[in-house]
Amino acid sequence: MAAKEAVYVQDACKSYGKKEVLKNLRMKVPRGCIYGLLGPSGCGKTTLLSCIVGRRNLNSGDIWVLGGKPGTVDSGVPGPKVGYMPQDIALVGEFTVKDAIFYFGRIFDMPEKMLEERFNELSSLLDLPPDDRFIRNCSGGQQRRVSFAASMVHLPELLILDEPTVGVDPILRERIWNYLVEITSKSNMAVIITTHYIEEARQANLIGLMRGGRLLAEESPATLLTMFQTEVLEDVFFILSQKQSEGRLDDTMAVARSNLQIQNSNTDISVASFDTTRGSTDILTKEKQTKTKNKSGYELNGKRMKSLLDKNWKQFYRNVSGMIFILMFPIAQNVAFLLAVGPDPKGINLAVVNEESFATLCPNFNFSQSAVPYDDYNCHFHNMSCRFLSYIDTPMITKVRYDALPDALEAVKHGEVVGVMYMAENFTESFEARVEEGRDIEAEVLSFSEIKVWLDMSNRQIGATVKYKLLSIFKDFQKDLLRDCNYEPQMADFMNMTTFYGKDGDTFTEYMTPGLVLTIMFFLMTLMTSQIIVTDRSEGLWDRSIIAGVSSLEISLTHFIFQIGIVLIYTVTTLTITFAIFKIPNSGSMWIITLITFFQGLTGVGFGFWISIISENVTMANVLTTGSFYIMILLSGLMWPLEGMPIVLQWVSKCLPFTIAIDSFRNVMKKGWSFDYFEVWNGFGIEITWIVIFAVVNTMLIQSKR
Ligand SMILES: Nc1ncnc2c1ncn2[C@@H]1O[C@H](COP(=O)(O)OP(=O)(O)OP(=O)(O)O)[C@@H](O)[C@H]1O
Repeated sequence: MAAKEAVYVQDACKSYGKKEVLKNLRMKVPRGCIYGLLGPSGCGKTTLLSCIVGRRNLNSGDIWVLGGKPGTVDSGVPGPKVGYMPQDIALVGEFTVKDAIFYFGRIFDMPEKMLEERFNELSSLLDLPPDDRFIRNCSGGQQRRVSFAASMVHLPELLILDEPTVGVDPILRERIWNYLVEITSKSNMAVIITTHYIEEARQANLIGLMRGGRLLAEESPATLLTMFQTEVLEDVFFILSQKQSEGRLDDTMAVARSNLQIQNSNTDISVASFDTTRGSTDILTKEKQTKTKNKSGYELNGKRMKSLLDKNWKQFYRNVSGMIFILMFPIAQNVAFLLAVGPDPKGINLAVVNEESFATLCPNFNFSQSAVPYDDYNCHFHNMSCRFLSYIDTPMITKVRYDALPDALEAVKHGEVVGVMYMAENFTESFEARVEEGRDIEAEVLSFSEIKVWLDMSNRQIGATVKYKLLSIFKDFQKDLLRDCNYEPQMADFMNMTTFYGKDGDTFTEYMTPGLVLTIMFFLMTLMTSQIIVTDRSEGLWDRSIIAGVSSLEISLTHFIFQIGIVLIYTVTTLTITFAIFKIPNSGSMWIITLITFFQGLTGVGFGFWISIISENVTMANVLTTGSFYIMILLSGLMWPLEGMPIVLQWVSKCLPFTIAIDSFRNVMKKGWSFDYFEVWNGFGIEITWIVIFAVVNTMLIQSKR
């Protein structure tokens, strides 16, 4: 048995937090009727409509739409049985006029030929802008008309229009109304229309006057005018509003009804009213429908997905500046990292106070005469301070001459130099005594034989780098000296350290590469995904598409497919810059590295999706992305080894999407490991685990967010 009413609302209550928006509202919209829903701003019209189309749930009460409850499998709502024009434009700026209407037509599964015909019909009826004009270039009124056309391109059984005539000129407004009157009389289409222009609702068959979440009256316009003995609808609304505020609504309605009876008996002609018996409430149908299954939101339809993918693609390539940014981001970030992070610092000022040589920095020093063996054991030294200083001819350190130690120390205090190197007046002599006298040497002589260094370690990185450099210079100095004095240079190697993986001279850049590549990948994809989806949602297209019958899974999946394309582009760009252009050495399989990077991008997409679901707007999404970025970087072991963290934090860190993946990447890159090693697999394991977690959680969240 088919339900005869298009919409039936019974005792609907809806609150946002503590704010009651709908209060026991009742409403009946017969089929083939234009129903004007009138009321002041904020009275709950849009809330009621969004409950009717199934985008919001009531707290209590019932709604039946086309014989079923919104969201049930048989109701057809959301779906092609309903056409919904929201208050916001809810179209993609990168769509042309034709794209926008065809997008919905295809989602409604209209045959192409019929779609073309309907498009031409609506285009001339609504005086739409040229087919190929972008929505973003249309005026507000033009956008509204395109939105209107998109909502009714498929001639739905129920058309819901939220303020369609705002910004539309009076002639066009009349054309729209005439069209609605014509189409509802020819077909069984029901139209619910909200408007602020109360008088234009005279052409409606029924009017619902709404205030403070209730319907004050629901009658035909003629009946209302007779009941309240006035000629303008605005007066009716004004009287009812006033009486509602005074708590005398029921009395007023009783008087109004008696006016109607008197009028009818006087004229013996019934005032024109819409035949609401065309749609009596069929309780059986309602009960039958309540037993039907809810729509799952998990359906997949190839044609709808194609439309969604087409939309995503157009949004991408037609937004030229956005596209350039998207493509430039990984390039800029990688190049910035590879140029800025890791290379040895250069030109660090080190004060030298050399009291032994008049020419402190010894420009004309003769190296060959500085250590001359004269018997089997002994060596004669000459100008050793200059000999040592000649080893400091390195791009990292710039020697700055100071004549007096106090001046040099003062320079450290003022940050002019990073440290001071001091050699005493009798340095060489004391040095020789140190070698020859052994345990008999006096402490004072020993002190004169020292190269004294004071370092500013407040900048730990610079201080430690200079210290490491001076120690390695000293080792070279020692070995060469032993060789020149006919000793075995190996005597300097008390501890002989050989590297197993990597080389002693590997740059910091190489160490940072796995971490930087993966974190850049993760966060760029997070940012990109959350931006695109939050924008889509805040522009209203997401909701509108769902009301048109698209499932949330289809939207999520098509976004995901599209983001896979971006991840691929980013992976290729990032790895090409790192390994092909900047030639960072790689000892392992490029394929494995590519896969780790690609999967990391996908985890970023999942995280971005999650952020977009829990964020109300773009600002919140940005705050969440940037806020989480720093915490995750700190915990990832990128800045400091995990081994330095408290044990609990180490576990937290290991659970993050990229900590273990970074290790796997490094194992491949530096150690040349393949899939034979668990330590390569575990990176993939954590990435895939996160992808699955995000997929499940996000799908559930999208479903529950109504
Ligand atoms: N998501 C929400 N959270 C909290 N309050 C909301 C939310 N949506 C709407 N409201 C509030 O509910 C009330 C009814 O809003 P609604 O949009 O339904 O009114 P309306 O009659 O359609 O107004 P208008 O004619 O201006 O569009 C308003 O006070 C509004 O501020």
